[in-house]
Amino acid sequence: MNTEPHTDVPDPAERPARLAVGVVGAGRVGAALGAALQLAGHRVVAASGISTASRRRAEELLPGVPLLDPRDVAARADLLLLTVPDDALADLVAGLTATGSIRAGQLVAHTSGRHGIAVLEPVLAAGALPLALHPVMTFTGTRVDVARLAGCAFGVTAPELMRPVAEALVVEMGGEPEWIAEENRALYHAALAVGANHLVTLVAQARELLAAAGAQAPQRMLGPLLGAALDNALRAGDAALTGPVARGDAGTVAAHLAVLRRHSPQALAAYTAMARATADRALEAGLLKAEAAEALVEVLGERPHLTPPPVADAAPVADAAPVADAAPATDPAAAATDPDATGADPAEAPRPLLVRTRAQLEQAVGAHRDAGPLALVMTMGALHEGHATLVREARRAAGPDGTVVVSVFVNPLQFGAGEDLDRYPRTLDADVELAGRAGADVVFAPSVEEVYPGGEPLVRITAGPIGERFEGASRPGHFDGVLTVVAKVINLVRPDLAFFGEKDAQQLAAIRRMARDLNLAVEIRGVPTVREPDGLAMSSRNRYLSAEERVTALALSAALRAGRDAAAGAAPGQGARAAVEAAEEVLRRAEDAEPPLALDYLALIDPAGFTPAPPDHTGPAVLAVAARIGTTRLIDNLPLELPARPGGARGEEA
Ligand SMILES: Nc1ncnc2c1ncn2[C@@H]1O[C@H](COP(=O)(O)OP(=O)(O)OP(=O)(O)O)[C@@H](O)[C@H]1O
Ligand SMILES: CC(C)(CO)[C@@H](O)C(=O)[O-]
Ligand code: BAL
Repeated sequence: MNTEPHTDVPDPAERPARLAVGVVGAGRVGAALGAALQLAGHRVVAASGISTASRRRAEELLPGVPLLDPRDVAARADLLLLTVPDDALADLVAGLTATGSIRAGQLVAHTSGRHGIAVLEPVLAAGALPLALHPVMTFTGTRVDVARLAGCAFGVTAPELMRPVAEALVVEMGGEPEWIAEENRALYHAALAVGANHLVTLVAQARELLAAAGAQAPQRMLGPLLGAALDNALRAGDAALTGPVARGDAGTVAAHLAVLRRHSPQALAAYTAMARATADRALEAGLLKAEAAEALVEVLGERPHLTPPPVADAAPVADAAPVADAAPATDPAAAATDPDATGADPAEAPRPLLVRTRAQLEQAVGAHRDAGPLALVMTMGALHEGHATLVREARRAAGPDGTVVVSVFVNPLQFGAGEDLDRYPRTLDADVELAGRAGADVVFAPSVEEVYPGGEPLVRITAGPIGERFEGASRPGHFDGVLTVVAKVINLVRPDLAFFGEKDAQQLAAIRRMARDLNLAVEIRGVPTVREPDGLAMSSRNRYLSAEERVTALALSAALRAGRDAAAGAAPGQGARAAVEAAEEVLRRAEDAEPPLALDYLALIDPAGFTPAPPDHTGPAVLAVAARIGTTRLIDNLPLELPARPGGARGEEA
């Protein structure tokens, strides 16, 4: 490097108009520019600076220059350099002009990047001549800085008449003037921050991640690579881009996100933002095909996850939290956002990783298998607060080191002919958002072809007698389809824990039996039914209901509540019969309502084998109902404890 700058500068004595220079703020920039002006033949007559570091710098770069109060520096200077931090500049200018330290004809230059000359308005009013001279360089506070000014660009803003003077001063310091219009100053400065300051952070993150990966000499690895990348980028622009984003390698990007999520949430945010920007540019530059870009967008998500959750009209309630029949509306936003209540912090929740294939799933989950528990929540999408509760339970159980996978798959195998497979709501974007807020790390949303390559499976799991009663009688083959897909997804994710809702009580019973009978290495956990405050069990199918149908649908939960209350007040051993009769009474009325309810079944069930409970049944029971309102089929149930003596019902709410 050339450490002897300005050797072509003529002897100062031969040049006219040498200036007395004062430097206010002998920081790194002030000391370097003062020294450069001195080399150009000007005289630095005074400087100000009170910290030990600025005194040391002044001694090294401006030897013999007296350190004075800023007003005295101004008084001695023809050219006053203001080299203080951006935010201190306006106050300094106001102070100097208010004390009469600025005089007509004096040159007053600042070195801020962000500001043009508007900030020097009081100086202009005092008759002085404002200049903005910003060296596009990073300074160390040593002699090296002076050498670096040779060939360094300066962002220059000045009144048009002063432009030749400003540019001449820059040239004398060895720099190259670049004219920046007053209104573009902030943009100019933002551009430099993006390029230089963010680069420092990116390099620091790269070093830390390499060290975490076990590299012994991260700097040595990065030096040649980053040097070549910088060189290529400056010469070729976007065409210099290489790496997985440019190749559209979504699987690799997904794997990167997964490890960063674990190792460095800070680097994850930066990586995601930069990868999105990189994908956009690669697409625009024609380096990336549209389909590949789409796969990347799915993996990266379109935007960060910072919006608050949608607020339901009224607060949901869970069966496990008994409430009065007309549930008081608690604050739904608080219920949905309280981190203690949810086990996840929605405001900070990063968008979960969306994976579409088995290979992507394995890449996303594989690395974390040993880090902590792996918890699975299976859904058919169109997620609501009931699903969110399952995900929160999964997050709580998995803990901060564990991983929560939510599957979203509308499984054709469990729909009968004439059922609602085609119109089942599909809302993947919103599902990914909701799953993320509830604490999911990964959302697995495979296509039908991905789950059933080559068509429906020849070999399936059969639910046995459990699959033939109640729901199974109304929907033949339904539980075989459910168990087959549940087994498949459990085999793909290989979770330690899997969460299912008690709302689908027969499904939960069948899955528990499958896990037990087939020795699946997974713990099945049930989660109580989450309800609207008026008692309606939350269900994706509720969105099919018109306002009138929804009123009729309330009969399901009302009937269950009536059954529970009747059981609680019945004579010993009479609870089962009383529960069924009371529930039937409510349902009969709903059959006469407009629109009417069409009852499919009402049953009291012995949960041990999910068999019909006899009329004198005591102990645990499930009161279950299924009915059609219009074209919508809904199910609901309430767990009961039928005591041998009155007054001991479990008190769950419907
Ligand atoms: N209100 C709820 N409370 C608790 N868990 C629920 C609730 N609704 C659904 N779940 C559970 O969420 C999981 C996924 O269910 P699914 O995606 O079928 O939702 P759903 O709302 O039950 O839809 P559908 O209307 O099709 O029955 C299941 O384990 C289910 O029992
Ligand atoms: C368990 C399940 C996701 C299997 O498709 C489904 O039956 C459901 O959503 O309850
Ligand atoms: N919620 C159970 C899945 C189904 O109804 O198909």
